Amino acid sequence: MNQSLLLASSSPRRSELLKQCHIPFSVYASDVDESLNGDHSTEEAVCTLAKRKAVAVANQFPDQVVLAADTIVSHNGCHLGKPQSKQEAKNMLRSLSASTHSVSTGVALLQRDKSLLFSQTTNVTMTSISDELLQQYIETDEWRDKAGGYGIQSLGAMFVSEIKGDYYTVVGLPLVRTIQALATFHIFPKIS
Ligand SMILES: Cc1cn([C@H]2C[C@H](O)[C@@H](COP(=O)(O)OP(=O)(O)OP(=O)(O)O)O2)c(=O)[nH]c1=O
Repeated sequence: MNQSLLLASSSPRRSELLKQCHIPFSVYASDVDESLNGDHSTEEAVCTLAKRKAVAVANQFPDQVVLAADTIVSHNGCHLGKPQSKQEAKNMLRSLSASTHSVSTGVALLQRDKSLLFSQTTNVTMTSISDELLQQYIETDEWRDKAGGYGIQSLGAMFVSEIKGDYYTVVGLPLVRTIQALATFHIFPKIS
């Protein structure tokens, strides 16, 4: 069976991670409303949003296997998505400084009437971030388009003192579980 994978995501990280694992794919991202009504656990929220992103694309490409994901940072009962301004990014990082938060990523795979949905959570502990370093970080713009306002894979690594769980879940795609899930849709790494 020759299956092709469509990544329903504009996240450069998710593309990079699939490329790193030699998974062949193309990209078709759609703009979905990422607002949620009512109370949801973080894992419910990321699964709901990942599924919403996948459905929006799967309707247009029923023959392809569609992969979508969503990442949310959770701290003291608050869900932190992507900051919309420098001030919001600053507030988020101030709240995350010198404490532990969790990062959850939900993944949805869809093809016609077959679907698979899962989430994974990693705990991240941050060191105390000085006002001076915070200001310098905000000026780099790295916080843009990142849940919680930092990127563990780049300069944001300097804030992280410990992680418990899967690193790639923080970057936006739990790799091992995603590769296992893709295998059930007959999609495999092409290593040679
Ligand atoms: C915490 C953290 C998040 N992120 C990123 C992963 C996700 O791209 C982003 C969370 O936003 P998402 O809404 O999950 O994804 P996105 O808007 O970037 O892309 P799309 O909806 O099209 O799939 O935050 C990092 O890159 N590094 C980190 O350390």
